[in-house]
Amino acid sequence: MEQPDCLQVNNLTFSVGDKMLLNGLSFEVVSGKKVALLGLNGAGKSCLIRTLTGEFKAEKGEISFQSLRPTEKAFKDKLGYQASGMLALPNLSCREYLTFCCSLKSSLSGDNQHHYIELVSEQWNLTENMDIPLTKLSQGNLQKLFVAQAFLGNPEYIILDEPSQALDPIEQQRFIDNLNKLSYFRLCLFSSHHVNEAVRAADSVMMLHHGRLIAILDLHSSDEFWLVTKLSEAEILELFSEDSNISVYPQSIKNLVKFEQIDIAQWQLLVKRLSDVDPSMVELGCGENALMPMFALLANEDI
Ligand SMILES: Nc1ncnc2c1ncn2[C@@H]1O[C@H](COP(=O)(O)OP(=O)(O)OP(=O)(O)O)[C@@H](O)[C@H]1O
Repeated sequence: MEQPDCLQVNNLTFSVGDKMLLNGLSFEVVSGKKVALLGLNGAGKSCLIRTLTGEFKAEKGEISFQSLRPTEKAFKDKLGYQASGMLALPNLSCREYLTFCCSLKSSLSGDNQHHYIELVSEQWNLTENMDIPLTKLSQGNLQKLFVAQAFLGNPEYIILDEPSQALDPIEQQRFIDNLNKLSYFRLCLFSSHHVNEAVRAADSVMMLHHGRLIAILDLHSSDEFWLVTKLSEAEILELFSEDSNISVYPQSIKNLVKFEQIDIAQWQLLVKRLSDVDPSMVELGCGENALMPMFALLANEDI
């Protein structure tokens, strides 16, 4: 039987003591897609990432990539992972560090090691640093090295925890460009605190809040905000009938509620009206300008 070419997560739950850090997360990401994981400080982004890579073991739920489980060796061979707060091994140069990283993967042995190391050092602008000891690197250059090692051997499943942390604007742009150059068969999930970076580098955004996945947003280039529901046209018209600022464009398959230049007040109205609606009936999509109001709402606990 053909393997599904995607990351599948079903009802993922993770607690430490009596504190639930991830609460019943379910989603699917198809290979070739890039997903930015956003949320306020402490939302659970790193916990989710560490669970998706197999570093944390979920107490409930399932994770699979191409039908492989995180505990399987074949899963780890497909994974390129940059953790947050990675430790620099003090006695190594960049080249030695990348060689060490290659040695951790059975698929990166012998002759191709050199090829892959040269490739990532060029891709991530590290060539001048290759013989410098890690302890003498600046924070940003060290970060580039940690991101670069995740790309060794062209893994099919890439997970990056705040990859652009400490990068200067040129290197941040390089990160965005490199992500956009990823080939169609790779899946990349990265966390970020930069809305503009997420919008430019990702195909969609996952929004976490208090360990819950509150929205999956497909990104597109305009600044409009839209919402697709499985509600009937009559239900939608009833929900939004009182507000003349909100245009409702019912479509044949799904119903599209479209806002031009949404502001916080409209967002609040939307959230309020949808509060009684089953979230699985609703998909949200937006451009960059719609994400900031969403953060503002989350910070004020209005959602
Ligand atoms: N090992 C742990 N033991 C107990 N609680 C933890 C542990 N790791 C994280 N937490 C808690 O889990 C919650 C989510 O933390 P996490 O680091 O995943 O957030 P985040 O979204 O990555 O935040 P930030 O944007 O600040 O990096 C926080 O309340 C944090 O205090």
